[in-house]
Amino acid sequence: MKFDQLRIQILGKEELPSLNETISIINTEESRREVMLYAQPVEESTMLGKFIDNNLKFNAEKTSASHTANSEVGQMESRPLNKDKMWCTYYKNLRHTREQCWKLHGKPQRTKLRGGQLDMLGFVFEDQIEFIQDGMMFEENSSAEFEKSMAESTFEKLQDDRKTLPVYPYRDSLLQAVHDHQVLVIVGETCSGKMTQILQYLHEGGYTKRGKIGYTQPRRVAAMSVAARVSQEMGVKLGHEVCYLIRFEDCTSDKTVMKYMTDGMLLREFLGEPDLSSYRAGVLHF
Ligand SMILES: Nc1ncnc2c1ncn2[C@@H]1O[C@H](COP(=O)(O)OP(=O)(O)OP(=O)(O)O)[C@@H](O)[C@H]1O
Repeated sequence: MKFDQLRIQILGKEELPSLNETISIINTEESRREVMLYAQPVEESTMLGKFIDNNLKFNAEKTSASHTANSEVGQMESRPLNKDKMWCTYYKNLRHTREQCWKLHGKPQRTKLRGGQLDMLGFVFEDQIEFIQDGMMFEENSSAEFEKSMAESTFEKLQDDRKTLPVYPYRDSLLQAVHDHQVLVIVGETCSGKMTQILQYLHEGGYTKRGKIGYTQPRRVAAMSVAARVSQEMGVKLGHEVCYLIRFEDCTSDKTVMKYMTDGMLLREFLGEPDLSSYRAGVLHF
């Protein structure tokens, strides 16, 4: 009963009650309200909150990790330490159980559940919520996602850079010429992209499907560094598809299809394989 209604009830009496009687009427109404308040049904969502409060003893760090995860979950509220926990902003509504809550607002994305029982309040729940692990998982995922996006943007940038090299406009005519002729002489200014691009064009043109392609280079350091650069541009690990072969150092593997080597190492390749039958094409850099 609202206070106004109570006032009307008191004032509506034929004989106005005394002050003591009025106070006693008000007290009776107040205590009736209190009884009704405590008699309200306890919802599962509220109980779940109590369970979280009493059972999971968060320390400050873990709680903040949990809050980070929870803040991702739209309407789901963050959970202060010393208050009754709320499952969602509507938890006070009658029959707004956890299941209905999930149906209405969706399941919290970063909440992982596993089988378990709640003894504390005498209620049995199917699931137990691992807030702490969620927080940690969220951090791990976000750093992995960040690294992945960084790698992707670097790869895209390298691809754009490749297209700015002077050799790029000649890519198709170069592949056509390689197809049509046994031997080609290619002349290009320094840094035009001969060393880094030509093997990649051959690879993209399908020359590595049934064999290897090689590139010789007089200087050891240049062979190593260009192999590293090309593996970066292709987004592969050095030593897998792309490798270098210099004296005392061979990073080739079974996967290798593009070899950067010194002239001396090419001569050694002849010793093991006089017809170089495993090679489909080769470039000699002078
Ligand atoms: N190891 C590397 N790291 C970073 N960038 C590189 C590397 N090697 C080559 N580049 C860059 O790639 C581009 C093409 O170089 P590339 O060596 O393919 O040219 P080139 O025509 O073979 O030059 P040169 O005739 O002097 O050997 C250049 O802009 C160069 O700066």
